[in-house]
Amino acid sequence: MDATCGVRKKKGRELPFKIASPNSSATPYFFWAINKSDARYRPLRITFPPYFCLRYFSSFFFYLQQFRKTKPSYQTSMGTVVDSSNQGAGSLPTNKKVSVIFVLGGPGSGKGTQCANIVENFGYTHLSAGDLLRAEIKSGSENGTMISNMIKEGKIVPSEVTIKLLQRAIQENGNDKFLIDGFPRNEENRAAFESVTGIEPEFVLFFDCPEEEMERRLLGRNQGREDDNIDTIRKRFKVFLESSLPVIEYYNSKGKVRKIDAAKPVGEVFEAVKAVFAPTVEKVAA
Ligand SMILES: Nc1ncnc2c1ncn2[C@@H]1O[C@H](COP(=O)(O)OP(=O)(O)OP(=O)(O)O)[C@@H](O)[C@H]1O
Ligand SMILES: Nc1ccn([C@H]2C[C@H](O)[C@@H](COP(=O)(O)O)O2)c(=O)n1
Repeated sequence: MDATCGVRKKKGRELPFKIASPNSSATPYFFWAINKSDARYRPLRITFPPYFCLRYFSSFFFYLQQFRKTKPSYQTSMGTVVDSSNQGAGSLPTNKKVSVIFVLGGPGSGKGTQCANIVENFGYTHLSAGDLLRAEIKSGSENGTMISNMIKEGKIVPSEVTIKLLQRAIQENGNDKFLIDGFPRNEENRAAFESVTGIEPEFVLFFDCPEEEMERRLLGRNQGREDDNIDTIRKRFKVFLESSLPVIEYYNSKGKVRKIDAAKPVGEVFEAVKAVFAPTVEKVAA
């Protein structure tokens, strides 16, 4: 049997509430546990009047609307960078138009090596997500330990952290052409970056390389990276297959992937890369 228990005061209004007895089935609206110390009433249920339903639903839709307002209103290949520290209702983009190429491929496929060649020959700025995260650890930031642990485990750092670093690097750089290396690493990275910045890549440069070759290269890299040990390397391969390849497949279905055979020697790989970039240079010159 339900009993009316009293009157709840909210913003000067008096609202009656009921607590249902433990075996009552007459509780049509919300459930709210109060007085948890009393075992007879676990779970205790308050019958909320429809007023509360309306109130909470309208608040929910209000917040939904505010969230939608923070998204850029267009998505083109030349994106606008939104200032992430300025997110929220009424925030304004910095209006920097940039051209972005995502550089993807397994660990050790040669992304960084080829990005250095592209920078030298085609005037892009190279932003490596991994390098930005490692610099963040070194800077002694509050996220440093979390990032360091995730990298040692071969895991992917939450998008929010990586995107902030990428945005800052883009905004602080005078160039408007960027190679973003090692990002997006999973579907969450991809969707969050697109939603926060409004940037879609011109295309995705994908370095395709067999695992045995990548493993050999990583074990011989000798740059003192904590994740270049066989245990972490295997974990990184697994994450690449399970989380990163689907992102490449997504862009492939949009006709945006330029696949390079990365198993060849450095010079030969770069010849293939040049063939991809040559038409973009001709387009600019024309
Ligand atoms: N085509 C190649 N043939 C042989 N060795 C290569 C080739 N490309 C790169 N390497 C070497 O392999 C190692 C890994 O290359 P690189 O750092 O460019 O890979 P990456 O894809 O950026 O790796 P990660 O994702 O782990 O940062 C380096 O020691 C590099 O000198
Ligand atoms: N989008 C990214 C890129 C990198 N990381 C972390 C996890 C990687 O194993 C590590 C090293 O990256 P690399 O230098 O190999 O590109 O950095 C990430 O979490 N998210």
